[in-house]
Amino acid sequence: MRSVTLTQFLIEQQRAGRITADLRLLIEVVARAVKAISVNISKGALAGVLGEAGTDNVQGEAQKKLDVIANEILLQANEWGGHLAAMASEEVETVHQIPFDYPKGGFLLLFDPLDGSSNIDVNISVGTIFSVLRNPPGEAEPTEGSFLQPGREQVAAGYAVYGPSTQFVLTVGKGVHAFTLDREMGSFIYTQPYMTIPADTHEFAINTSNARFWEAPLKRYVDEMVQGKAGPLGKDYNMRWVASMVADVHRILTRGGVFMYPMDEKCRHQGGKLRLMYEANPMAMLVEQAGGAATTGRERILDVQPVRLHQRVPVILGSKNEVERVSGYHREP
Ligand SMILES: O=P(O)(O)OC[C@H]1O[C@](O)(COP(=O)(O)O)[C@@H](O)[C@@H]1O
Ligand SMILES: [Mg+2]
Ligand SMILES: [Mg+2]
Repeated sequence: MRSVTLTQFLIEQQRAGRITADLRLLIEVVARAVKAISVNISKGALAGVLGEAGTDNVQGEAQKKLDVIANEILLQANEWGGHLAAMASEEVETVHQIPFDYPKGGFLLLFDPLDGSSNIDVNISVGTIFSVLRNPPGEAEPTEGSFLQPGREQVAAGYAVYGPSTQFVLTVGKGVHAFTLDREMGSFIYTQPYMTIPADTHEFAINTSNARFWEAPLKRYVDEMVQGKAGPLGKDYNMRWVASMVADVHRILTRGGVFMYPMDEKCRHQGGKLRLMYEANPMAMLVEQAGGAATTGRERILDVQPVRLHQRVPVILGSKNEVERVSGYHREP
């Protein structure tokens, strides 16, 4: 079988008029950065990259060494290409401007450089998530306001999952496509066209240690799933929780399921747990492109109007019929 590389795939997308040359370059540069991050992660203790960095990020969370390394790799790789107007990162407080002596382009790149940080030191899958927006016309030096666009405005989104193999999963608004890193060749090979999420599932992902903090609709839904065949849903469910959003969403894109980090009393003061711009929006675009659904419980994630770069939201996403059921429970008085 002829193997198609990510580069070939992108050239074909460009020929079909689905992406511009600039967007192709952007995605190639992100993929190149992902390879460098993958190399660092796979060396682990041999490269001295595990453990704490000894610093806190803008969210007040302790940074791991790999949070800092992955962030630096992505920033540096994307500064010089001429495709970006600016960047925003989960690990950086404000907008990262392109240095004045580099050419600038029309896109804004946002990323969670390393997702699932708590899993790094125990050798469990982690990831990188990214989202691409257009820089609003007339904004030569983008501000935080330039980034505050609802997720439905994304022109591309994707992630890399650093697991037993490294995979790069991408949407440019025409389905979801997965590529696997061939380490000998150093290229991403197209391994899964048009990933699709079945509408029904019997697998759910949630951190049940927060159960006592959940809102009533969530308690009801999880309770009904746990009752299995004997309960109102009439089937047995299985539970999986990796605690790396990338890995949990990758499983859902691969075989279906529902992933939830809902609103709860512990995270209410900050609006939720997961980040809208770096986690919820790109994953929601991928999930919808694969035929699934993504909601806060009360609103489609891609319709949320952001008010802050580091805004957090509740997230419920995956198999359509399950997500609709939970949304329905939220609508009931
Ligand atoms: O530890 P918890 O509460 O189960 O939270 C796990 C969630 O937190 C995250 O790790 C947050 O991401 P970061 O590692 O980028 O901060 C998600 O990937 C994951 O779904
Ligand atoms: Mg994350
Ligand atoms: Mg992170």
